[in-house]
Formats: sequence, structure tokens, C-alpha cells
Amino acid sequence: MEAAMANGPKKQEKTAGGIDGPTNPMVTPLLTDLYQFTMAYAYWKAGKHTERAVFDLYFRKNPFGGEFTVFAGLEECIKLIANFRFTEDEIAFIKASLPLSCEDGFYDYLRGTDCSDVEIHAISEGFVVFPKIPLMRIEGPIAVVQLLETPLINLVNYASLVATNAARHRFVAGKSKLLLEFGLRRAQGPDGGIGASKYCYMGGFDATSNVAAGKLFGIPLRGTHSHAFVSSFMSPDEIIDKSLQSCDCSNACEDFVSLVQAWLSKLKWSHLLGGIFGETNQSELAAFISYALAFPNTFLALVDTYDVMRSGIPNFCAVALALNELGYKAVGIRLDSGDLAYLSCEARKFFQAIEKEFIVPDFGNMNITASNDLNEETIDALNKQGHEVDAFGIGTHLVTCYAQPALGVVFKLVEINNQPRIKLSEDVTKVSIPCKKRCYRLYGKEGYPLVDIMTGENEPPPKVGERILCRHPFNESKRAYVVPQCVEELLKCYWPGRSGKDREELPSIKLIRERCIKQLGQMRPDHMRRLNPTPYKVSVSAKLYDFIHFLWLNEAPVGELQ
Ligand SMILES: Nc1ncnc2c1ncn2[C@@H]1O[C@H](COP(=O)(O)OP(=O)(O)OP(=O)(O)O)[C@@H](O)[C@H]1O
Ligand SMILES: O=P(O)(O)OC[C@H]1O[C@H](OP(=O)(O)OP(=O)(O)O)[C@H](O)[C@@H]1O
Ligand SMILES: O=C(O)c1cccnc1
Ligand SMILES: [Mg+2]
Repeated sequence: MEAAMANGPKKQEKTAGGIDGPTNPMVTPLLTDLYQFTMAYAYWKAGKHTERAVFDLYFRKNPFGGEFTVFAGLEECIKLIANFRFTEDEIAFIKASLPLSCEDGFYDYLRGTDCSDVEIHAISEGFVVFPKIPLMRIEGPIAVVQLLETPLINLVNYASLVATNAARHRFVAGKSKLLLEFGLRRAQGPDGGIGASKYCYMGGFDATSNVAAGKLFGIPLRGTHSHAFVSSFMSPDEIIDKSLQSCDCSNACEDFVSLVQAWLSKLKWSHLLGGIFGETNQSELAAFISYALAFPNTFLALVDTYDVMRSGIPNFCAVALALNELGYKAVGIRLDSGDLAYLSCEARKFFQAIEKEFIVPDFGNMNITASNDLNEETIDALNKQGHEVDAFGIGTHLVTCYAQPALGVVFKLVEINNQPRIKLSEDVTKVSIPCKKRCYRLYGKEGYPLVDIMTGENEPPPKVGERILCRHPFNESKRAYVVPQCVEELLKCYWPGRSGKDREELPSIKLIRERCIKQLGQMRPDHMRRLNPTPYKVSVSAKLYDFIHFLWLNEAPVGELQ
């Protein structure tokens, strides 16, 4: 399918393999909550700061009323870890921010602190993930890992939320549609804008209008033009250089304006189109001609500034037909207001009528891009009504995650000094799952993922063809035997610390995007549907189940009735 106009040269694909600094220079060791430093001090004062702790980073509920989430933000987490060192200036600020009674030895400790003794296992970026399963397992000296809590959650939260939002928009739009992220002006500040472009691409968008994101990440850039461009022109008389070379450079049209006007009058009096429109808007005609003279190979026009059917479409077609006469192929139109289903269908009929009447092959397939406050619901409504839109430009609802502003990612201590820890709560969904764990995805006969299972670190892994009991972590009666056809270990070592393990490579954003699209395509459709999707099963092994409940009983005080 023809894309909306491509601006600028193709950028080299960026890889993160070498690990350099975080994209946003504000990501420093100070990008954390004060209480992480006060706790770090108290750990240090207690002589406990080097005790080895294991934390899990996970979320409790899928966003947007769905039953899946796309994991994103890992690369930026690893870049934070790789660069985690305090400058003197930062240490001076921490010193000024903590009570005077804090001893200097703590600041000497911070001076020598980095993440060389921290080990991170994580699910690969772009994977489809589910509640309670650790997205990352962070192991290291407790004081350091505690400092990492806030920035790691921050880097994963919006990234995963907006990537999921993008995936959901892709799901409702369908594979064949071109999805353009137009959100920069509406995003929550510069970081929101850059992050949105990166993670929407990861979640399945095709391109962004955000030039900085194009340069930073090699994301394809696309764009059209605005209403201001159209209304800035008064009439074709103001066009000075009217000449246009033919596409193959074999001849030059000295007066492209007259050629367009001739086509406009042919359209007006044609059999098929006669009577649909009268005088079109001359400001718009001048704008379209000027745009075509500037970009004859990629001409795309915003047709709703004055009146779509009575002016925008006929003006566009006259310019497109004039370009066609010179061997160029116009790209299409953008609709940015009105009933997008109706207008796209009417526009399509007009293009098809022209193809037939003037025998211009492919004119009927002209690209129709739609924009204007689009979201999952409006795209779903357009689908139900029937439409002829080929590309959607989506801004506000996509990048601000209008339907749900945050993903509830948490960071919980699961083990210290090899002792499993649990966090209890009145609300059972908030009880943490203790122990340093391994996580697996088990696939069924039909190739779909069936269940994710957590086991203790030292339990034997599930085996293909071998029956394993999968238990709901908190509901005794919910359990199932699974005979996996394929077993995939989810947590991989992305930062080995001093463990001597191999480090997983950080793939390029393009590879992550492909992985994400593949993963989403592998899910059983009932987990993905918009209305009442089936929850995906997240479970623990029988051994881990027993241990959770043993620890729960151990830690929960027994009440006394008086
Ligand atoms: N056929 C349709 N079915 C459902 N929603 C639609 C349809 N066509 C457009 N929409 C949505 O309806 C809303 C129309 O918004 P609104 O009334 O503010 O804009 P408008 O009047 O079309 O244009 P303008 O931005 O010039 O005011 C947009 O969110 C748009 O995405
Ligand atoms: O609607 P969104 O999903 O956020 O997509 C981006 C919008 O930004 C542009 O115009 P802008 O909204 O700035 O002005 P307009 O509403 O007057 O067209 C564009 O025309 C889209 O309508
Ligand atoms: O290129 C476009 O059409 C565009 C870009 C940003 C916002 N709205 C539209
Ligand atoms: Mg708008």
C-alpha cells in the first residue's frame, strides 16, 4: 500500500548492543525518590547495606481492560544500570538533602557505588507479558537495588503502557492498515513525546511524525501537511514558478497551474462526476498545486479545510490527474474532520469514478489517511460502519494513554540473604510471591501459549511432553495439569554483575518490534478480543504454592478473640 509522504532520507537502524547512556540525560542516580536514599543510609548505618537482596518488578493488572501487556523499557533500564555512578556534584546534593546527622562514611560509600555487583534477569523487551510474573528480577546489595526501584519502575511503566496501547490500536485497525503516530504536540512533555514515538513503533505502529525520534531510533518518518498550509494561500495567481518537469525528465510543463485548471473543468463537466461540485475553493487549489510542485513524487493533500466533497476532493483530483499526465503518481488524501466513514467511502467512489472515466489505472486505490481524535473505540466504530481508510494518524489518545494513565508496576523484595520474604495484604491480589524464582511459558498442542508458571530457583524446569501441575498462586481450587509441547524460559540474564553468566544482547528496536508483532500474533484470540477477553493463566508450581502458603501462615500473626 502507498504510504503517506515520506520525509527525509532513510536512517540507519540503531542498535543498542554496545550499551551507551540512557536516551534521556535526566536518567541519573538522582532520578529516584528521597526515601530510597534515606533507606540506603539506614541500611548502611545498620551495617546491612551489602546484604544480598532479590527484588521482583511486576504489575498486578493488565491495562485498558485487556488481558495482555507488552513489556517495554528494558533497554533504557540496562543503560541506567550500566551508567549508575554518582558525580561529586550529585553526592553533594544528597548530603545537603539528608539530615546533618548522617555520617560522612555513607557519602564515601556512595562514591564507590555502581551496579557491578547487581545481577538482572528480565523478560525480553517486546514480549507479551501478564500480571504477577516478574518482568525483571534484580539481585544485588540491598542499598543499591533499593535506589534502583523508582527509576526502573519509571522506565518500564509508561513504556509498557504506551506499547500496549499501540498494540491495541493495531489490533483494532487490522494488519493491513498503516498506523502513524502523530502525538508529539499532545504528549506529556519532551520525554513523553520521544518515549511515545519509540514505544508505539515497538508496539506495532509503522511510523512517526516525530523527527527527533526518527533520528534517535531510526523510526520511519511520515507526514502530510496542515490546515495552515492550505489557508496560507489566496489564489493560484500567486504561484510564480508554474513549471514542472515530467517524471522521466523527457519534457517540461511550463504552466502546471493551467494544466490543473483544465483538469478541474474536465472533472466538473464529466458524465460520472457532473453536478457533484461547482466552484472549488481557490485558496485550497493554490495550496495543493504548490505542494505538488514542491513534492511531485509524493503528493498528499489535506482535503477538509473548506469542504471535503465540494472542494477538497475535486481540487486534489485535478492536481493528481495533472501530475499523472506528467508521469507522476499522487499518494492520496488526509481527512481530519467530519464523518470519517462516510467521507472515506465517498472519496473512494470519486477516485474509482475517475479511474473509470479517464482510464487512469490505480487511481481508485488512492491512499486515504484519516485523523482527528482517533482511538480504539472510533476505529472500531468505523470498522462496524464500513470505511475506506488506508492509514490512521493517531495522536492524543495514543500517546497520553487517555484510557488509562499508568500501569501499576511494583518492585517487591522476595528474598534477602537467601531467606524468602513475603509482603502480606488484606487484598490477596497484593500479596507478593516470595523466593528467587524462574519463570516459564508453556505452549500447547495448537502452538498457543497456555500458561506462565513460576517455580523456585532450584526446581527442575518443566519438560516438553511431561505433565506438570500448574496452580493459581492464591486460589486453592484453581489448578490444572499441563503437558507442554514447548517450554520457554522467560527470565534471561541482561546484566550479569559478577556472576560470570553471559549477557543477552540488546536487540535493535526494529527486531524488538518484529518480536512483539510475532508474539501478539501467537496469542489465542480470546485473550486478545476487546470485549470480555479471557484471562491468560498465571501459575506457580506445586512446590512454590506450598511454600507461599507456609510462609504466609508463618508471617501472619494469629489473632486472639477476647
Ligand atoms: N463515522 C464515525 N463514527 C464514529 N466516530 C467518528 C466517525 N467519524 C469521525 N468520528 C470521530 O468523531 C469525532 C468528531 O469530533 P469533532 O466533532 O470534534 O470534530 P469535527 O467536527 O469532525 O471536526 P473539527 O475538528 O473540525 O471540529 C472525532 O473523535 C472523530 O474521530
Ligand atoms: O487528533 P489527534 O489524535 O491528537 O491527532 C493529531 C492531530 O493533530 C493535528 O491537528 P490539531 O489537533 O493540532 O488541530 P486540529 O484539531 O484543528 O486539526 C492533526 O490534524 C490531528 O488532528
Ligand atoms: O503529518 C501530519 O499530518 C501530522 C503530524 C502531526 C500531527 N498531525 C498531523
Ligand atoms: Mg485535532
